[in-house]
Amino acid sequence: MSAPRPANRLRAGDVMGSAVFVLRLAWRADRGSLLVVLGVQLATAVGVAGVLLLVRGLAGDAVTLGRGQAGAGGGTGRIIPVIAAMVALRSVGGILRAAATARQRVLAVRLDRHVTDLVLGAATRAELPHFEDAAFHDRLQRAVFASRGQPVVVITTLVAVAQAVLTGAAVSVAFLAMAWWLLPFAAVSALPTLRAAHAERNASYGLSHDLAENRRVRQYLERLMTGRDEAKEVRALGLGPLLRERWHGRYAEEVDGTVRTQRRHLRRKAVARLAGDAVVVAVIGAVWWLMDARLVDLPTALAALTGLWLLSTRVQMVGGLLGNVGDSILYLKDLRAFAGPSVAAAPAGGEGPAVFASLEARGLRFRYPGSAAPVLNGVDVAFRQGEIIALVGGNGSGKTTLAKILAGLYPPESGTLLLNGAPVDDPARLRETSAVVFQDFVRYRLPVLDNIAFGRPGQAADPDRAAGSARRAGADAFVERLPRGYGTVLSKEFRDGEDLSGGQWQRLALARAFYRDAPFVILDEPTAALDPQAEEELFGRMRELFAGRTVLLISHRFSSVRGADRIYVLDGGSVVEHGTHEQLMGRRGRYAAMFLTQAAAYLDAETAVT
Ligand SMILES: Nc1ncnc2c1ncn2[C@@H]1O[C@H](COP(=O)(O)OP(=O)(O)OP(=O)(O)O)[C@@H](O)[C@H]1O
Repeated sequence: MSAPRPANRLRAGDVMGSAVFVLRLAWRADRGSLLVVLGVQLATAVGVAGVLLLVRGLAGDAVTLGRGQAGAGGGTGRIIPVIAAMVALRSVGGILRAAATARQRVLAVRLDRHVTDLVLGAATRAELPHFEDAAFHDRLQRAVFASRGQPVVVITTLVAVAQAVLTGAAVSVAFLAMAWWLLPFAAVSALPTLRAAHAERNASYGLSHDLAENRRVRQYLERLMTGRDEAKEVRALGLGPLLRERWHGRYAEEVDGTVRTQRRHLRRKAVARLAGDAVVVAVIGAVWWLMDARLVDLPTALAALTGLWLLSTRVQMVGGLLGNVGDSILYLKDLRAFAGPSVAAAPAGGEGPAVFASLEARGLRFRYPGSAAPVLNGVDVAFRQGEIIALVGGNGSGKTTLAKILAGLYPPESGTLLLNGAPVDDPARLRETSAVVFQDFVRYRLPVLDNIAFGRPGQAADPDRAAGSARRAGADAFVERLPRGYGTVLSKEFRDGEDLSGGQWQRLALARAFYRDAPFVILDEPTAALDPQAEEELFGRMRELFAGRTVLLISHRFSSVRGADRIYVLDGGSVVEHGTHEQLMGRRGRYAAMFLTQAAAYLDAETAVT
């Protein structure tokens, strides 16, 4: 039984597959330019073969002239039109190549846009569980890198290879007419170069594959050192030098690997070059001998050697080009995998409030991809329209995880989710039904209006509706004080940008949830950054603010959850108690213990003040 091929080696089909893939991309991006560019390569190849035949004719005439056999209509009489034809071919070839270069640049820009769009499309469609997988991040990073110029590198290489191959083929055809017996020698002289190119491609591929995670770590370290959000803590801790040192360590691995591989490439290329050239020298010797033996005439020998020269330079060129595309092929492989069917589509959702009468989870079990232990072990919860339900529990008990499953972001490992009494077969239905304010919500460095209207991405932003949502979230006052109101960009990194306080950002996240206007609202620590007054106001008005909607409130502040219709207490991934505040206090269990601990801390503080 043969050993499986290591993951960091290219398969024979990868090169062809990537070539076909890039050609398909280029065809979709700009077929007109592609046809012009390839057409010019074909014309150039035919032109080179034509020149070769003309060289042979010219050499024949020169020999005839040299022997003083020129008649009135031969000799110089034929040389001039032949030279004129060669000059004309050269001029036309030059103009065509200039046209091809211009179209190739346009093709490069269009191809870039097309491929980047492909990657962004696949990345935004990827389901959340993909983001838990280190291999996915490697592929994503390489696909992002691939989208930045790699297809252009490959298409440029392909065009150059096409030109070299077509020229080689055209010269070979011309050869057939003149000195067919040289073709096998030309082919043999190509072998060492092509073998060296194959080895180089594999080595570059292997290196890029092995360094993928290293590069991601390095990029993360770069973000820590250059990011605005990280800047304050990195400075407060004086972390800069340590981070740079680690970055240097990571880079050293890449530099060492590159030096090692390039040394090996150089050795292989030198040997291949010497071997190929030795064959060419042997052929020249053989042709000389054949000429000496009068088996071949001088014009044919000259044209044949010119052709052999042309062929061998083309072969060297193809070898060099193919050797250099190892990395690009790796990236394109990932691009293909990334844009392929392995990334399931995640509909945007949020197109409008769906009907919501109830949501129930029965026997829910869940473990994060790649984790050994389950986070949720048979959770049963139920929500009915208009209820405010609280979820409490210690750190790591599984509250946020449960919220993410109820919001349709992760499929449960087992158990049943029932929406309006019917099993949920597509998590997208849950996403359409819910609005979530995460603990670590996103601060979009975009205008205020976008920060709110992103709640409903399927529709044009509605300023009145955004203002209404801001009012309900208590964000209207500070937004109106901003220099450009709802048009203010929320980042100092952009011109005329402003920044907000943590609590103000949190109110915008709440405004986004109001704007979404979904029937099931999940609030994960929605007041962590709010001042006590704002918190009190939000909880005091919760029923009014979310009238008719179902709210799942996750909070560590027991004063805010006591008014909920039902409270679930999560411990170690299981619901250990549930009921109203009064029922749970009466039970004197886990909830009562946590409530009393927190209340005692407040009472102690009160006593200390009085
Ligand atoms: N993306 C993840 N991959 C693997 N494990 C995770 C992931 N996110 C959370 N966990 C683990 O799942 C468990 C539950 O996490 P979860 O965030 O649901 O807890 P929580 O109850 O919301 O905690 P907290 O009160 O601290 O916010 C924790 O042990 C955590 O380590």
